[in-house]
Amino acid sequence: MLKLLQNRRVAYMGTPHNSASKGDIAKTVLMPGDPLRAKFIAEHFLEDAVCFNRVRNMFGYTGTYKGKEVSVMGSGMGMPSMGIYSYELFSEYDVDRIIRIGSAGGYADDVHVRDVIIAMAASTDSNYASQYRLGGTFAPTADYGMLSAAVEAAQQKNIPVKVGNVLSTDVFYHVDSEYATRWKNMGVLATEMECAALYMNAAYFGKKALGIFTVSDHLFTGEELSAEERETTFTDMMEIALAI
Ligand SMILES: O=P(O)(O)O[C@H]1O[C@H](CO)[C@@H](O)[C@H]1O
Ligand SMILES: O=c1cc[nH]c(=O)[nH]1
Repeated sequence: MLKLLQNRRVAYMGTPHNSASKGDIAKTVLMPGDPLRAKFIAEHFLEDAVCFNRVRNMFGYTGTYKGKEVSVMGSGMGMPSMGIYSYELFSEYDVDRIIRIGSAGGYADDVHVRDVIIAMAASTDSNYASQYRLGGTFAPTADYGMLSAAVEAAQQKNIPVKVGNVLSTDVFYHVDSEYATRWKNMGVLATEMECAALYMNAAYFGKKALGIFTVSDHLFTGEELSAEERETTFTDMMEIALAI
């Protein structure tokens, strides 16, 4: 049974977007874009899950998985939303690792719906990196230790995965019909909308992050999963994320 944290005597009052108190959130947080997927994971994969946030319905829960404390919280859609929530988790809640678990649209010819992709890097058309005033192009990358642990966990579970570059885009409905083709031609496996901001926040704070994706549709072949399947059928990806 999920319980809302209430009447806790704490000094720390949370952020404008997260009502959790320090200590309510585990060192490792799984972040799907959809807060209802966070609820689904808490209800189906975690033990003794407690809800720590309902602000804006961006549900967050802390429970245990095989005896280890883990949290799961929605990030919302797009880099500004992921930017806010992951920034606060790293800076205000002492979170060390965030694993984004999301859906992605396939680009590559050998990618199909339900495939699992691990993002070694997240290319982006977002302006998010400009805040760092680097004077160059920052390459948002996964934490190597988490990446290799995810690949190992997938091998042990006999789950095939593809590891490579994804595109984190600001635009879901591109009006430029050649947009996806240009990224595909650069070897990008799939597209999603948050991973680059997560990798940049992790880099900025010296923390760790990884993006794992289930392909929900394919931009070139037209294959796709229903909205309900997108919410509930990502077991392989979750098992890899929970294993690391
Ligand atoms: O399934 P999630 O994690 O929300 O991820 C993908 O789905 C949303 C678009 O439909 C974007 O958030 C994109 O990144
Ligand atoms: O961001 C996303 C997610 C799934 N499918 C897409 O085409 N884009």
